[in-house]
Amino acid sequence: MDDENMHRASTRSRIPQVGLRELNSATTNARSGMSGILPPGTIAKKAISPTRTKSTSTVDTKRQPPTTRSAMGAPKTHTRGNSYTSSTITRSGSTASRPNNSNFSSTMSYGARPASAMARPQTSLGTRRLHSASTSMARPATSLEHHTEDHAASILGKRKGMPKSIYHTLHHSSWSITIPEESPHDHHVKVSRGLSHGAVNPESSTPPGPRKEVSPKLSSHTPPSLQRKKRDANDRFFHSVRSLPQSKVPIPSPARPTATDFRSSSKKSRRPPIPMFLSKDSTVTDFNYSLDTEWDLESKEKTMEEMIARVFTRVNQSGQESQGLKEAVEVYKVRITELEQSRDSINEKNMKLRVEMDSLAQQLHAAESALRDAQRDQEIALDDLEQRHRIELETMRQDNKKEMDSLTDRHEQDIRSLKRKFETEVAEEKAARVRELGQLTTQSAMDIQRTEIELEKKSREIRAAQAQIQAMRTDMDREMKTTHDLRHNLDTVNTNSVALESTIRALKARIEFLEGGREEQSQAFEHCNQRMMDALAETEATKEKLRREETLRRKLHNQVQELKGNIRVFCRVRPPLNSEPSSSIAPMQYPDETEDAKEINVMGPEERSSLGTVSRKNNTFTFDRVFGPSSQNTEVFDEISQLVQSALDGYNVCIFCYGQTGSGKTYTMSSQDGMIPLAVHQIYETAQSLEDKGWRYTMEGNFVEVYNENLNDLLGNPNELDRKKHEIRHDMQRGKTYITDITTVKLESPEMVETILKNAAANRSVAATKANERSSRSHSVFILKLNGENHITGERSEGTLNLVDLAGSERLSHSGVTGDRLKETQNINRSLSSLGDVIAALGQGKDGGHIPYRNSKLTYLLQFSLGGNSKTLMFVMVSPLQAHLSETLTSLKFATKVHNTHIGTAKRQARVRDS
Ligand SMILES: Nc1ncnc2c1ncn2[C@@H]1O[C@H](COP(=O)(O)OP(=O)(O)OP(=O)(O)O)[C@@H](O)[C@H]1O
Repeated sequence: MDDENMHRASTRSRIPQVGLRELNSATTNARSGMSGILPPGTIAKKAISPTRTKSTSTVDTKRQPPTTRSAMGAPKTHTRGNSYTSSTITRSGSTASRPNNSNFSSTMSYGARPASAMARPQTSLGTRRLHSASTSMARPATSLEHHTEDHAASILGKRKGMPKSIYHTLHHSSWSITIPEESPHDHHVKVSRGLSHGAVNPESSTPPGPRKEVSPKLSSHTPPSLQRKKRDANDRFFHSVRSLPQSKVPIPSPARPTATDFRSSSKKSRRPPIPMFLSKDSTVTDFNYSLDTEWDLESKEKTMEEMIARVFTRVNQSGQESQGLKEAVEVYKVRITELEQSRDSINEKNMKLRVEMDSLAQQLHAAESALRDAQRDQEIALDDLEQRHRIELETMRQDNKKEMDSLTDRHEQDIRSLKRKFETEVAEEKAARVRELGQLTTQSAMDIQRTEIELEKKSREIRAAQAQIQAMRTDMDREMKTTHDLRHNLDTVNTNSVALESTIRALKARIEFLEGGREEQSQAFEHCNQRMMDALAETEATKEKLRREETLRRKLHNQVQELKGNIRVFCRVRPPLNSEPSSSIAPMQYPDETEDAKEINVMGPEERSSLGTVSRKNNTFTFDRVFGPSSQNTEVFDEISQLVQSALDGYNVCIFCYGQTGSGKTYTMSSQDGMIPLAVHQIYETAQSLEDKGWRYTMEGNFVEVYNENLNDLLGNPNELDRKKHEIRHDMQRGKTYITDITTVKLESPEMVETILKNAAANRSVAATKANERSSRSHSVFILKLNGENHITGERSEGTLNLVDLAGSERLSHSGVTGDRLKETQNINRSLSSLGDVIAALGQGKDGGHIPYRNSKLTYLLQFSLGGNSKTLMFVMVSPLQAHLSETLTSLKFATKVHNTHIGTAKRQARVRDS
């Protein structure tokens, strides 16, 4: 093999795996063992280039002429077929140059690695490939194991004519030169160096058959002329060899390179040590070269024989050396066996590990796929769940929406029903509250009235207490003054005592003087006594005369009243109010205004005659007294005070006010200076003045109301108004009237009458409403019963003063009035008509004639105060307004009728004390 091919093989078959350098080196050593496995100490001599090793496979030279290229193609074929071999060969030198890289190499020394150790390096090719490679490849190590000497001998033995010694030498020196003779074209010269016994294993070599001996690279890149040239040279060489006699051609034993040379060569160059071996010993190259030259056969035979002789010599030497080598080989074999066992165990472990790894990988793969399946299943399940969840959500949403709609409807219905219920309840509550408010208002008004009454009472008590205090102060002042006066008098007395003592002394002297004229003094004393007795008799006669005169006065007073008429009519016109303009005032005249007026002229409404002339009728009315608008209550009372005195004298007196609503009836009767208070005051004053004349009076008052022909107690409980029934009872013998369950108030002071009037007014206002002014729709009667007793004369008197405020006398139309209002109207009209009827009946003056008192409650109540022994005064009240003119004329006409009525003589209700 030339350097070029060696280098080419080296470059093409470089072992790439650096990490497997250890085994590679071992492998390389094994390869190099072809030349490098030497006995210790002889390595340098045995070194031989493994590149010389040729495949033992034969090539048909006829079809493919033997050329240098084809000869070199065999290893190339191996190299191409199994790059492993080629690479190990190429690497051998470089590996050998680095023996220290491996302990094993160092231990075994260079080239000591047996061919069997050329196990497939631990590369990435994997165990299987290693195994296949080890089984399929022609490995020297394998051949080393399987080739025996017999086998080698059989090979060598095929060389006919070879002397046994030579054969033996060759056999033991591991060198062999095989010249095939089966085919003239098969010019392979096998010069091989087996490790032990020929080291050529044709079975392990490339399998027989046609082979492409030429390197494709060489064929493709080498110029055809050069290829042809080399083929010619090879042909010539093999031709000359064939022409040699059939004998072993001794090949001079090359001088073996020493290990040092090998190393140095490796260090200098990566080229294999072959050239060194060849150049040093001039063996193959020279031999080839010499073959190429034209030989002189005889001389050359000699030379050859010499060479063979040298070879034999060297073979003998080599035989000896080979013996040592065999021993070494045995050692190596053992070692290799151990290593192989170790390798096998490692391989087994590797195998196991790989199997475990594979199983783990499979498990991992299975787990991963299971995981992926599980993930996929989970995703599918999740999708399904999500889908179901979405559907359920949608269903729930729709259900909820339906439920919410139904709930909303129900809720709205509930709200509507609740609202209706609430409104009903609110309306009921409101009505109840309104009723309650009305009751509370009424109650509060009553409470206020009671409180006012209480306040009034308290204030009266306070005033009384203050008056008492004032009286006590006055008394105290008087006492103090008296004390002061007494002290002054004491001083005076003391002063006078001195004077008196002197006076006494003077009197004693005078007594002594008078004792001398006693008779004159006795006469003077009797004269004085007589005069005093005369004066006392005269005084008693005067008092008797006064009593007789009082009785006479009463008789005369009664006679005067009788002369005035038992029923009298006064007319009073109220003044216009501030709210009433003068234009609304009806023209009225008072002809006798300067003196006691008794006439009133009232211009009637305009009347249109048949001729169309408008005229107004002048109506003149004459009464017992006419009071104009400017008249005061006191003036009016002066005129009636004599009637009040009549009541004190034991007559029944009835004073009533008649007139339309707003004409001034209440003002005249019940105002602060009205007839009732003034009458009470007068009664008190008169009663007190009569005390000197022996009269003691008790006064009891009732205040009643006639409303709708029912009696109401205006001094009673206001809640019982219109509820409590009161009956009118008449004591016909005594001419007394009683009312059942009526409140009677003892008038112990003139101030009490104010309280009575206020209570009565309050009770009437409680019963009043806006649509029904109570004072206008009912008659009020203040009844004052006066009982007097004269403890001197034993006389008794029982008079009654009735002060009546009639309901409005205006003509009330029945049309358009219904219910309570109609009933009121009917009752008012009936009672007033009854009054007129009673007065008219009284005016007829028939004894025992029927007087229709019972036609109304009012006349029945006033039965003993109208006619008979009673004195009646009617005030006809007149409104000054033009609008009331018609009613005014009606009232005046009614009053005129009453005024024209003559009622019989009144009888005094007096009795002589039974004693
Ligand atoms: N002589 C008068 N001087 C001043 N004011 C008067 C006089 N007479 C009546 N009035 C006033 O005229 C108004 C109506 O009087 P009053 O209420 O007394 O009439 P009446 O006839 O009692 O009415 P009713 O029938 O409604 O009770 C009251 O405001 C009252 O003060």
